[in-house]
Amino acid sequence: MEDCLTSTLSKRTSVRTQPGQTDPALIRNFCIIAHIDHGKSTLADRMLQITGVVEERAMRAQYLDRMDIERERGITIKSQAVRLPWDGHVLNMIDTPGHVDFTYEVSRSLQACEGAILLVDAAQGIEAQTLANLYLAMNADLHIIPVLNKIDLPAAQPEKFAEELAGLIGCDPSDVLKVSGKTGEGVRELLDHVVATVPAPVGVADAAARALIFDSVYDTYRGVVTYVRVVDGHLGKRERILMMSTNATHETLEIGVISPEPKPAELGLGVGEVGYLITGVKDVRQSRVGDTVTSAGKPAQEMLAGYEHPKPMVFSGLYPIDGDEYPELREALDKLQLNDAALVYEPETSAALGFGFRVGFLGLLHMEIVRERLEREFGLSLISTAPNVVYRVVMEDGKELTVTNPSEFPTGGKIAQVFEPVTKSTILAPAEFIGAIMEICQGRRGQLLGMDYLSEDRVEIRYTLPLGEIIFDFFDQLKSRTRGYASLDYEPAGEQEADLVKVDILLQGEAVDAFSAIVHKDKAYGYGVDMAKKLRELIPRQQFEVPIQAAIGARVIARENIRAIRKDVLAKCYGGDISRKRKLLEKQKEGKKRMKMVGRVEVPQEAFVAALSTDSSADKTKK
Ligand SMILES: Nc1nc2c(ncn2[C@@H]2O[C@H](COP(=O)(O)OP(=O)(O)OP(=O)(O)O)[C@@H](O)[C@H]2O)c(=O)[nH]1
Repeated sequence: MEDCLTSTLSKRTSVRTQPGQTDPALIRNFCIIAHIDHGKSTLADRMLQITGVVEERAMRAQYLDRMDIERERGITIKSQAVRLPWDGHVLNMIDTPGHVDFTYEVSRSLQACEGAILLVDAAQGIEAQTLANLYLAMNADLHIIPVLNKIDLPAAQPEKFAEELAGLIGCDPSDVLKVSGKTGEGVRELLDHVVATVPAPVGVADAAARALIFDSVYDTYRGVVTYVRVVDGHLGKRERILMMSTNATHETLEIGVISPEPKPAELGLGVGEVGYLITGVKDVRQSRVGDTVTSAGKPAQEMLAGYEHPKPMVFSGLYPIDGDEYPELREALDKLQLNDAALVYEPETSAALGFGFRVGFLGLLHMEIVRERLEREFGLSLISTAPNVVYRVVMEDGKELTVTNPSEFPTGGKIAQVFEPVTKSTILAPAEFIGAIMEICQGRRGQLLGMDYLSEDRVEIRYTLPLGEIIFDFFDQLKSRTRGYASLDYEPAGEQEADLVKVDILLQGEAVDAFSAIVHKDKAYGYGVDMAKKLRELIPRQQFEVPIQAAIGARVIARENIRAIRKDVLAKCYGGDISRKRKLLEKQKEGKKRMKMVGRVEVPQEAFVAALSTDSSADKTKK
């Protein structure tokens, strides 16, 4: 099969059009959208190879996933745009991430395209993000090409799923293309199909320049690299450009296309073209995604429709295990933010954990990834507090509070209402699991919105679910109760009033802020009991008795006791060897440094880490 691939580097690909003078009629801008793991990156690899932009010996798997963490986890986090020559045409392919946390990346990419390849695993069929991404593409008015991937797998059922896919899109099953990103089968036909069916971009060549920023990334050496799609006019090198939303002007130091590495384009970029520009700015926020770039000399009058800035949905406190590393943590977050405009943070202090930051994320996977990057790329050891969502609290006197941290939750009886964010969640699974899925959703205060059969044995179940219920172990539960067959997608759907309370955990009567949580009234008791039990195991016995209590306001709902112990390190030292005694006492002091004092109670650092660790690793939340 490899031979077949090499031979496809055909004569047809030798026609290369220069950026800046490409006839828009010869341009096709498309993206690949799919559920996670359905094979987008692998298909993109084959396209790079077949069109000849990556030489055989330079080829590696997931070529466009450039971050180490993307390659290791086998997932795409950042979108990538690459220019492919094919049959006298210029194809701009945009690879997109599949995970629900990164939906905003997908919707951005869609606006730079006229067509979308909707890729579905021929052994799995339609999944939750297939639907979510299809709806996004339909909303963006894209031409949709339904494609079944992985037809080389023995378990593939192309006929069955072609019918399912055709039913969803409203086309004939014979219109569904069948490919294997692994072997390359059908990929040339797919590229031909893109040329034949995706509309060419339309724009006014002699109008004032307007280009949409669909991504911007920070590069240590070159500063911010901004990815744009030119809609009207032309952008050139050494041109003064204007960012229309901020009115900032910059000079383009370099402008070019990615194919597959950045290549400067002497003639600049014209109508319909997708490429990058570098202006020397150092902060991605100065090159805002969704903004319109125009020429400062001849500015456009109207901005292009942009996109909403992604809002953080999940918050968590991040603290360095070693308090001295606080400045390093601040610096690391500053650097990460240069590349991740969705990351927000502000300093916070915890009586138990010291100085740290409250950090906002798009979802749990985003949180895992940020934390992992901080630990790996910046060598930090961190404790993160349990994730929580954003609550709106209305007080009896009409005042409103936005609570992103349980410690800000007002205590006392003056609260009139508490609102929590809710999601519209879609679960796809084999029909035999309907009962189990409904049980889990009902147990988490879900409200059934509807249910549809996609085929005889696959259902789509829609629920309104509180976001706060999803961010814990919902996904793990769903996967284990459906033997891994269910897939989940959710989107924000406003807020609802809920009976929420703050549960505090007290050691010797003193609240430990790091363990406080906002939970539904019905679950408060369970949380309190679990946490008190966990801490009893984790905190070593002290020289006095330590009561552990869980409380809502002044009402104690659970209690455990750590019995007293007097550890006399000198007990085994008979005789009067003073230097030996001193040595033992020194050693004891050393050990105490790794303890945090909560009131009079010494809590080892590991107890915080263990008590706060949720078992939801990103790999589990991924599928
Ligand atoms: N047998 C077979 N396996 C494939 C094919 N395409 C992809 N795979 C495998 O499926 C897995 C997922 O492929 P990726 O290309 O990483 O999937 P993706 O959709 O890009 O995933 P995200 O970027 O995380 O959304 C990998 O293990 C691939 O090797 C195919 O055509 N045939």
